[in-house]
Amino acid sequence: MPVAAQPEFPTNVPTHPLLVVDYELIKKGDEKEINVLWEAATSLGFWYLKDHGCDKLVAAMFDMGAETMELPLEEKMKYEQGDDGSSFGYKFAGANAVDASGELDKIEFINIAKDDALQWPKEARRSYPSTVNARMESAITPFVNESIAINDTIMGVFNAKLGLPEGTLQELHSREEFSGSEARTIKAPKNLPQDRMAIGAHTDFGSLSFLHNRLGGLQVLPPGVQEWQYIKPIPGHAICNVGDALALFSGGILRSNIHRVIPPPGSQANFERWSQVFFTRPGNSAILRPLSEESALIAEAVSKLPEERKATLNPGVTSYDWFTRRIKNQRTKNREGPQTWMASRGTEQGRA
Ligand SMILES: O=C(O)CCC(=O)C(=O)O
Ligand SMILES: [Fe+2]
Repeated sequence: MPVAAQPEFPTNVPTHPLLVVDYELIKKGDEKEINVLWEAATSLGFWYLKDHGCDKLVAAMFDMGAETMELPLEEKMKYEQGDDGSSFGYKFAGANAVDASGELDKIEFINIAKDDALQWPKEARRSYPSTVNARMESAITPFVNESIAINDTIMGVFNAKLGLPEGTLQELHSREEFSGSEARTIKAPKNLPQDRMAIGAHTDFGSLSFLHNRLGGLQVLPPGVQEWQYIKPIPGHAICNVGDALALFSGGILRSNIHRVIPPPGSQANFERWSQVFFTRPGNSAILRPLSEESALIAEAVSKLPEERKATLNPGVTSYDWFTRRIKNQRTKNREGPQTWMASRGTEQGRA
């Protein structure tokens, strides 16, 4: 994507600092760095990841995204997600609600299934626009492979810290089993009204999100805080966060924090906002429940939870059913009232 010079992130907006984790050190098993990652994942559930080595691939993904979004709407709509709760494919701006009142979202995105990227040129889950197919081999499959490797390494750290038998989390997120794991390229138009949400407040549906953005707009509501705070994009630093599935598996030890996207702050608002994400989600058949039988640490954490929280963290449904429910009930087409929005919620606990 030809990146025009973009204004700096302003200094006069409420910003939440994140811990910085060096991926090279994590890969080497550096204990100090592992402890920084653990601290971040169990407190806010968000951290910066540097030295991840994916910058070129991310740039190629943005090129793919720009080419895709330039296609006529009619062409993109041939590959739309649909209203049945499947995530893969194109989503038009306004397909989802951003809150209980049914206000429409402002972004379009293209989601590419991990299963399609890994099995290309075979069509594993669905078909995509020509601009996606053209970049599958050069950009998408390599980006998906690198993202899987990074999230798998992080998952290994969590597995050990949670006292789980070796490979437990990795097995729940295997490369081979079909899952909701996907690459997503997001475009938010420039000059959106400042009081509008681009993406409503949510917790991520899956286990780990590996996010790359350039402009501000992403905000978190940290525990115990009432004011939304920006996460400042830092060049070369990915923003990583824990999603609901890992919060559930870990009995709440790992935190899935709510976040949202609003128009970029200050003069950044005059620019299109692009983000690139890889979402690692459990295999479709994985049952979402705390792994108490596999880890004394998780069992102990669960035993200390209030009953209501215990129930939230143990939906006992498959990963497939969890995603389908959340995606389906976000869609404005399926909306019957505020209850539809409530039915799309995860572990937000009434904060959104
Ligand atoms: O665009 C961003 O910065 C965040 C996107 C996000 O939260 C999501 O797609 O789940
Ligand atoms: Fe998110």
